[in-house]
Amino acid sequence: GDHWGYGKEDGPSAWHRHYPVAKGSRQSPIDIIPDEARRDSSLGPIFLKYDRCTSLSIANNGHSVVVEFDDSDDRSVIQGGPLDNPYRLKQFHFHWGGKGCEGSEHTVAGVGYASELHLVHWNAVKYTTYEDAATAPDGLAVLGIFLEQGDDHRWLHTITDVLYMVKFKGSATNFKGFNPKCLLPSNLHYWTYLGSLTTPPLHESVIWIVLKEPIVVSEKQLGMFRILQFSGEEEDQRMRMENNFRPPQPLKERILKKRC
Ligand SMILES: COc1ccc(N2C[C@H](O)c3cc(S(N)(=O)=O)sc3S2(=O)=O)cc1
Ligand SMILES: [Zn+2]
Repeated sequence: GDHWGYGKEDGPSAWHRHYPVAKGSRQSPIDIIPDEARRDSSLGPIFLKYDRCTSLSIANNGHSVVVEFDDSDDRSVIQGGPLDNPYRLKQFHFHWGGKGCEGSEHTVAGVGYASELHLVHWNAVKYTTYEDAATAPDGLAVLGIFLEQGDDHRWLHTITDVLYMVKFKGSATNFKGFNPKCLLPSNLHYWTYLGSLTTPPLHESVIWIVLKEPIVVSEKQLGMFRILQFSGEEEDQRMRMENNFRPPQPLKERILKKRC
């Protein structure tokens, strides 16, 4: 199994020991400073074509809860914006905090949100396999969506209602017919920059597209994520899955761009 986590001994500050790229030049997440983002006239709108029948399963991988998609063709893709061609949807997952604490990975002017949703896509035009794309500088495109605490989200219950079935690491269940379009905010204005995976192997292969407008979910719905465990059913140590986020990393020589 993986020898990394979010604890004191195996958490983000220790990842560089097994994954030296953790101290690389294009690591994610970052603190987004809106006033420093550069408007780029070459940046068009993003287009999301999410065909409902490509979702397959929902699983607990010991780090997050992940919904996997059938990425054998271009039914569900993101395109436009900073992307030169369509990128196929492979999975989405979440990062969140503890009760009442911040839990997003990207922050905005130093402020975090309660949680952050990542829709992971890969460049199937240039690369033949996901693994090849995941190690290429333009291989992945991750759409980041902030979750803000407030009223119940109308559709999130379709996910939170099944979390009890994937409570333990290594558990998975059917999750067909889910369209992630229902998790998008009304406005697709975004920031974009070149970054990395926010978990090991921390590959510097991600074109990040972070939406400015958060979606609103209730504390009750957020609390459902915390019934998940980092640990497997057989492990005696009950480790509640929470605070599974990496803190912001140095921007270094990168330019943050925006499409308002
Ligand atoms: C072989 O190389 C691999 C490349 C990637 C992965 N993945 C697992 C990672 O946890 C991970 C983290 C992502 S995040 N938080 O959106 O930046 S996306 C993602 S993943 O599903 O692509 C596994 C093997
Ligand atoms: Zn993520």
